[in-house]
Amino acid sequence: MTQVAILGAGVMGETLLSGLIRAGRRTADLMVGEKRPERARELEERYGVEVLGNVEAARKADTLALVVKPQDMEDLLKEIAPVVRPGQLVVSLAAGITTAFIEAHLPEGAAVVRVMPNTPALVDEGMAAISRGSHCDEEHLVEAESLMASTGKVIRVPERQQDAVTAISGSGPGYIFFVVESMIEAGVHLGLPRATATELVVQTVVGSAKLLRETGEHPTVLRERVTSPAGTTAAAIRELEDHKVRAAFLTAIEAARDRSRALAEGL
Ligand SMILES: NC(=O)C1=CN([C@@H]2O[C@H](COP(=O)(O)OP(=O)(O)OC[C@H]3O[C@@H](n4cnc5c(N)ncnc54)[C@H](O)[C@@H]3O)[C@@H](O)[C@H]2O)C=CC1
Ligand SMILES: O=C(O)[C@@H]1CCC=N1
Repeated sequence: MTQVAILGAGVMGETLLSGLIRAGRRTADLMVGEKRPERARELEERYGVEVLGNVEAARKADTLALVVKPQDMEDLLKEIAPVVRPGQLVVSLAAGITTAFIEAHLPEGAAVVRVMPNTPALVDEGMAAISRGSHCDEEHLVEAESLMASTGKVIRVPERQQDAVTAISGSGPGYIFFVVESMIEAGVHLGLPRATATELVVQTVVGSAKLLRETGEHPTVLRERVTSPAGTTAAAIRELEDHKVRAAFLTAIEAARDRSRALAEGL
């Protein structure tokens, strides 16, 4: 079985690690490189996985998953470059960082794949988009897909779309949680106990998401079905439109896309 090293085991690194284990990969085929010793110990205890230095892990593994922050990527690449082999699959999950940047720091021929995952991967409902670097063949892409499929859905996109993908599905859970927080707070303002408001909102979001996925209907159609003439939903949506919530989503998502581009420049 392919040996996978996860270098950088914070929120997303652990999400990938736990997903691979849930998907049936043996811990003997997995290893972790993590800078913070206390975090490394935590993961060793929680998953029984071996924690090694980055160089040793990169040497031992067939596939490397780079899951450090974009700002830490250059240092990590410089550290592992001496042991990375031509044809070795190097999957980066970092926002903004291009395959060209990674390739420029690694020996010629490293098979780089850029991935944008998201945190629902923790419950196997992740959405990941993958893009090939210049030395990837179909086999590399299939292996990267299989890595990410352990935590949810995977699609292939051209790399030029990755900043937009990051702004939509990478950061997307953050927007949904923001909406959820806002609705719970509104329920509390209307006098509902916080626990009641939370239960109502969470189930409403899960139910709405399931309805979207299972019916395949356009969200406008589903919204129209909720909106009775001169009813409560119409009254609420009029306020959302008056407060330009739709426009706010557009500018917010543009800001995330621009931030992803800036991360590529080390800003
Ligand atoms: N959190 C999220 O929702 C998503 C994160 N990402 C990407 O995943 C990457 C990691 O993000 P998070 O997990 O949220 O950050 P995090 O800060 O939780 O984890 C990063 C980990 O890398 C470790 N680290 C830093 N330098 C290292 C090095 N040289 N060697 C080994 N370990 C090192 C840190 O100690 C930390 O545990 C980022 O590039 C981010 O853009 C992508 C999609 C979603
Ligand atoms: O906020 C971030 O930069 C990372 C990338 C996408 C989601 N979280």
